Amino acid sequence: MSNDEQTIRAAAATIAPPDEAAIAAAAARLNSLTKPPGSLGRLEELALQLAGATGSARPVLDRKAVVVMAADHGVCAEGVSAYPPEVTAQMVLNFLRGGAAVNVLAAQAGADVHCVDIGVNAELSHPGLLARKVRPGTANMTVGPAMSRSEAAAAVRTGIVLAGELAGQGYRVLATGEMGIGNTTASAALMCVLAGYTPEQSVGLGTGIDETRRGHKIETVARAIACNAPKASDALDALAKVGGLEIAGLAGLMLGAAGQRLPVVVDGFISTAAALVALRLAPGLRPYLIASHQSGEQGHRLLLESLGLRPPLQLDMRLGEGTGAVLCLHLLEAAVRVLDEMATFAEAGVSDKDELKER
Ligand SMILES: O=C(O)c1ccc[n+]([C@@H]2O[C@H](COP(=O)([O-])O)[C@@H](O)[C@H]2O)c1
Ligand SMILES: Cc1cc2nc[nH]c2cc1C
Repeated sequence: MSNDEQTIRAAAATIAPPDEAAIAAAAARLNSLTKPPGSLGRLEELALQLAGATGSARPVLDRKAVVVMAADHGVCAEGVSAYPPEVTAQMVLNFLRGGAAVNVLAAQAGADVHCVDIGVNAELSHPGLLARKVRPGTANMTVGPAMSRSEAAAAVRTGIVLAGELAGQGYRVLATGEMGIGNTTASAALMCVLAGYTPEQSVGLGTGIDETRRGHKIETVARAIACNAPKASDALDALAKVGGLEIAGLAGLMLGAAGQRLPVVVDGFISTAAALVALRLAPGLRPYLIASHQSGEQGHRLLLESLGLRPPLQLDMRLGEGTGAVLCLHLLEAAVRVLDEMATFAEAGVSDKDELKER
């Protein structure tokens, strides 16, 4: 086994189970606050999950970041996207200049944007760019593997290392984002191989192709799988053969974050495909993953369902970049503020329901 694969194994083994004592203390506090038990619904569930992940009954999410991993896809040669592949590099520069949707929404949510070149097919240079290119784009997966197993492992490791760096910088929660023309094709292929769905169920309109082109995209995914015979039981094999560099990097980021007790907010279809890979590499990751929104990409609903993830938001968004994940950060902030700032029945002099029974 390569060094990178050993690093992945070690990262998976480092992930601690959720802190049950912190969850119990947070639950007791939630039940002492001036509201009927459970009446804040999913916000209470998020508060408990954050307590378990962070190991604190009063989690603090003062520093937030969204990591946008960017990479290109050789499968674009098959005509599977509405946009040309050059848009990947062009959007990276847009992220770095602060002009993209994720920049606006992250600023509103108080999150920093970190943009990573993990496999863009252009030489990019910008002081803000995290230059971590594993290779310039994947190969066309309809004629051979998208990348080698060692490149896939290196990309996962890149995400693990980055999570460690961000934890060291004091971030308390990470959101996932990605940019990669063609990456809904790779994500759909991974969904077929690892979650057992058909190309018809997994393929959507991506950036906005029409139904005719979707038919071609379905057939492209089927051909990629037939050509490479990726192993359903080996997530790294599937990732190498029909995945993508940004998907691999995000899978690693999730493993690395969980190893540092950082909760990870998962964005849309592509980020959830990365979560699928990451969960196969490390099932213990689950308590650290928070799904943010159900994207408009057609396969996302089934993929979320198969992973048992229930996102709180459904806004018909299908942009990617981490836009849904950073919107969800507002809900996480709301959940921790409820835990921290609400008055208890005793403090506020409000009668609890048991007092009625005693009368
Ligand atoms: O996040 C999603 O659910 C989502 C759904 C559709 C498209 N995208 C974004 O659009 C790009 C991929 O679309 P496509 O059509 O080129 O495969 C990529 O940059 C993604 O960030 C993202
Ligand atoms: C313009 C544009 C912005 C994006 N952001 C994420 N994916 C994208 C795809 C396109 C085409």
